[in-house]
Amino acid sequence: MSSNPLIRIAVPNKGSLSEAAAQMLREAGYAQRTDPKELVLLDEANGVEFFYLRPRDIAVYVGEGTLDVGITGRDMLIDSAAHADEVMPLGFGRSRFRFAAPAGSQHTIDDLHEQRLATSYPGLVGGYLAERGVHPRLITLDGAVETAIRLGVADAIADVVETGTTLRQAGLELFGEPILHSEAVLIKRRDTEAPTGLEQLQRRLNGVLVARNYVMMDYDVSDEHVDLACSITPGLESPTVARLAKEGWLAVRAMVPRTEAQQIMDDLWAIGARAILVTDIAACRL
Ligand SMILES: Nc1ncnc2c1ncn2[C@@H]1O[C@H](COP(=O)(O)OP(=O)(O)OP(=O)(O)O)[C@@H](O)[C@H]1O
Ligand SMILES: O=P(O)(O)OC[C@H]1O[C@H](OP(=O)(O)OP(=O)(O)O)[C@H](O)[C@@H]1O
Ligand SMILES: [Mg+2]
Repeated sequence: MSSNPLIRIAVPNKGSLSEAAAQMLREAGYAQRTDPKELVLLDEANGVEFFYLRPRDIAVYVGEGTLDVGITGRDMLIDSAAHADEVMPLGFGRSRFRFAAPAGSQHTIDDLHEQRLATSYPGLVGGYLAERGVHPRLITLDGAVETAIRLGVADAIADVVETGTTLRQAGLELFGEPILHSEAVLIKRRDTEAPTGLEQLQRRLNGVLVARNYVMMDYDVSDEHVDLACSITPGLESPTVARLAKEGWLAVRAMVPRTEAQQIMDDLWAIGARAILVTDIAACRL
């Protein structure tokens, strides 16, 4: 038996977040189940036990203190009203939570008063509208909410929107402001001390996020232009600058956002930097 208690982590067993959550945990060095029917997996080497649960139930287990932390959607966390808080966003499962109604119906949020509004997230949607003094008749459905209007069960809906394809196919259009921008989040119980091992888990997950979002850039630049070059690549803390054997030239190394790497290379080239190389970061602790 290890002397430290295991940290017990809830992971989505199905749905949109399931594979991406397992992938992120694998990249963070944890063992993950190989059989999608496995319910529990002990990773003794890392002091962790994973419980594979419905994403909607995860905030409940964590809020009750049965499990230490969990991965779920921000929308599901809020909808559950569980006694749990977001620890860190995880950068996947991004969606918007939106109202929609038949195309051309020119709905507004105020129209929802006493109308039938179908959703799988009555806590989230009811709370949002109540704060604005709007009280619809909420019709709670398990899924495929977009079909509720066509089938005559609802006048409008509120649901997860990613690409908008499902809405378009159902002949619906968005109205009102987004209720929420959601993504997968790590959660823990509210008002309790951080469980043993949470800090290490967070450092590992953060390492994965940084490795995904940043690349390492190396280049050579003349003494004369190094200050300008460093202002283009300030790095997270500060770039590393080393002397080259060639007189008057320096080598610079800095992390840059992956999505900006091509533009930054063009900008560096334009001020005379050469031998500009980009490499992936496999893992990191910052
Ligand atoms: N198309 C999507 N794109 C991004 N995130 C999504 C999408 N659909 C759902 N999600 C997010 O995934 C989380 C879990 O929802 P999901 O739909 O996977 O659960 P579910 O409805 O219980 O499962 P299933 O749809 O497989 O029955 C929510 O936080 C939701 O915002
Ligand atoms: O904007 P889109 O890219 O079309 O994605 C949004 C759709 O994805 C989810 O459905 P899911 O497959 O989870 O089915 P469900 O509604 O039955 O949960 C969500 O509930 C929307 O219906
Ligand atoms: Mg779903």
